[in-house]
Amino acid sequence: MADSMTSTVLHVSDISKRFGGLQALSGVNMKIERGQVYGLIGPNGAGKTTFFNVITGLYTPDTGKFELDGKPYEPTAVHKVARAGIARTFQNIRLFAEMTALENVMVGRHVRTHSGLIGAVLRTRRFKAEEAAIRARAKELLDYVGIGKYADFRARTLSYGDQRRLEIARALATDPKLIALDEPAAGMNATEKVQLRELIDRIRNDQRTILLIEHDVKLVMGLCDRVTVLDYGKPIAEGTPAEVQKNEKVIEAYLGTGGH
Ligand SMILES: Nc1ncnc2c1ncn2[C@@H]1O[C@H](COP(=O)(O)OP(=O)(O)OP(=O)(O)O)[C@@H](O)[C@H]1O
Repeated sequence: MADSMTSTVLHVSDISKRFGGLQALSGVNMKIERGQVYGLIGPNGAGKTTFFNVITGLYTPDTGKFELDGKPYEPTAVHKVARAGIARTFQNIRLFAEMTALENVMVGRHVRTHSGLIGAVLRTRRFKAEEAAIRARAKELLDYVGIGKYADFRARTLSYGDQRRLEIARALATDPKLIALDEPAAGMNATEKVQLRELIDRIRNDQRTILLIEHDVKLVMGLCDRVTVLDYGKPIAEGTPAEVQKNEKVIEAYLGTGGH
């Protein structure tokens, strides 16, 4: 019992969010265990991004209970969520285009530093030591996601697939309990998708926990341990990919909207 409790990374219940007359999320529950790749899928407009925005503090939910690593947390602001241990990437890549790949990852790492602004201004010894450690760790993460050789390239000069990897490295830099990836395969070619799959597999093998929104059903089904399917803001199925795939409601939801 104790074991199963401590291994739950994210546990949310009864999340609802309304925009005017539109119920974007309604009664969404989710329980993600450590080391899982958890998929969130559903037709266009189902509420997937809204769910990400709620758990990462971009939108305030109307109802909902949140626990991260067994502790209650209030996703009230983006920086608080990052400190609490949730890192995310975005559907539309959000990097500092003119900064180098290395600098982009270093920015992510700063969430975890201690010297603060005063230390940075005075360039204290502690600050310098911390800065060197951050740089080394950032380089390690670039190698880990497979783009170490581009460390000193400006982010905007990297290929689309490599920019997505860079976003993942930056997310990893915060040492998150949960990494939320919003359509990481969007715009990738077949080779890049295979590499992305290998990378996500490697991250899972390192005991990290991933929540994934993805339209590529093949990728989701091949990669995820469990899946929740949303339709019009409501969870219509939850289970292993095999279970979800043969669920009548899921088949209907996808056929009804033309599917993805
Ligand atoms: N800030 C907002 N204001 C008003 N309506 C919104 C807002 N954000 C999302 N919505 C609406 O909420 C619904 C769910 O949108 P959401 O982007 O979460 O869906 P999604 O499942 O991520 O879709 P997609 O697969 O197309 O990205 C949509 O009808 C959308 O128009």
